[in-house]
Amino acid sequence: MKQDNILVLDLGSSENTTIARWVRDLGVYSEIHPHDITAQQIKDLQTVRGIIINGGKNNIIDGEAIDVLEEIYSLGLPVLSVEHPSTQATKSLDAWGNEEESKVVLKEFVFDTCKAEANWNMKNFVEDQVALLRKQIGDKKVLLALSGGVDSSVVAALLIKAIGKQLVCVHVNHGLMRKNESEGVIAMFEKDLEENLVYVDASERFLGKLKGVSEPEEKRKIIGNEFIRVFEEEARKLDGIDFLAQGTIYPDIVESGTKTHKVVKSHHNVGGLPDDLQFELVEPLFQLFKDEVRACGVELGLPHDMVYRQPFPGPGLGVRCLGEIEIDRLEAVRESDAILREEFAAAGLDQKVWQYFTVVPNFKSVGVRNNERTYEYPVIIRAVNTIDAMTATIEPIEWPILLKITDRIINEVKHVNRVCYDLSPKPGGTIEWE
Ligand SMILES: Nc1ncnc2c1ncn2[C@@H]1O[C@H](COP(=O)(O)OP(=O)(O)OP(=O)(O)O)[C@@H](O)[C@H]1O
Repeated sequence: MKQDNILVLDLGSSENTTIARWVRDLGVYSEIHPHDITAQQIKDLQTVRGIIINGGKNNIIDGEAIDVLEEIYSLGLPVLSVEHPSTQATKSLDAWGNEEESKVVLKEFVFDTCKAEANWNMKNFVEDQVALLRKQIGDKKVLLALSGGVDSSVVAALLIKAIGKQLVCVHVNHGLMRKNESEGVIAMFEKDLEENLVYVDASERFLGKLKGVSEPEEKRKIIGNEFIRVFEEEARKLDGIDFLAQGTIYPDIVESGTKTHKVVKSHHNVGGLPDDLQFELVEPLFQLFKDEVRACGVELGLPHDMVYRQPFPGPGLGVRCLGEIEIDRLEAVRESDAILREEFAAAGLDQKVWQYFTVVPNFKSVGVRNNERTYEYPVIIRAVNTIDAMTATIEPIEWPILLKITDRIINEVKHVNRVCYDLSPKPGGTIEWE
């Protein structure tokens, strides 16, 4: 194993991730683990050089105060306790100081007390994960739902490196993908996976289920449920799969509030798989933050465009074709989105704007083309910046760029005669329209 590791034990403090990131900023890998990690589990991690018990007032679960296990002090590892009544710690602090002071304390603890080495980098991370994955999986098979998004693609690339053809990937085309998206996923992974890449074209099935449905929440629910059904059917067709890999990253764990490794029954990511499909989980990115996942993707040789792509909602274009999904409007969303992305890339805006897409509403307006009256749909462009998706601001795009995009959409996209730009910040509007 290549990397030293400083553990942050989770006693409910909201600062855990900040502390772990500060340690990583020092060039030393740091993992956050549940408070009740056992001495044996810490030993199994092999490379732990020190432990930070990050206490505070939130160390309560269901009215009961929680604490770390006594046995972890017997490991002989240096322990830094903060806001925690520990008598056995190597060093105790009543509280973290300001950022600068805290970083000095961490630096001393990590390098002088723990004698850790600054050997955290993506090359070493990948090498360590490959070794761990081989140990966990042995000669068994792993199933991965591959959306083509950053998280599942990086997991796929990591598993291909670790176990090659013991990985089976299922990509579901629900008919609501962006232009050439499924083709791109297949092209990227078919060379390595060959027959182990299962492509399911479920477009008609999804669109059939969505027929006559116009309520946004209902649409989302149908797409989510149908996805699980399709994935489950494919999983049942495959023999001898013991593991289910997921692109869970650290923020997912914080959000869902679950503990880290466990045998899956239902899971927030692939979500709601039936109880009789019992898989053990493989979640190699579960300690990483989004920027680190991207760096990992680059290290694994995934293309830059793929690794730095904008977020795309699970229900895909389904929530951008407003109201009941109709084929001609869905095609108009897909084509206008492709033009928008092309022009944003040409103008360098793809590197700058967090999310940008088009929406086609379910009403028409009067227009004129070749001296004849038209009665067609508008396309609405949305381009927003955000840090945490909780609030968002509008990207002020230069007129010439907008005019070029407008011109192309009106001339190239069928059933469209008008282009609008959405100026609403969030709050006000949400980022997506549905
Ligand atoms: N069309 C699809 N085909 C196969 N698997 C999918 C598909 N859409 C979603 N998934 C699976 O469900 C997970 C959660 O989907 P979600 O849309 O929330 O993406 P995410 O968390 O941003 O991850 P990713 O970056 O991998 O898309 C994905 O990581 C992937 O494993």
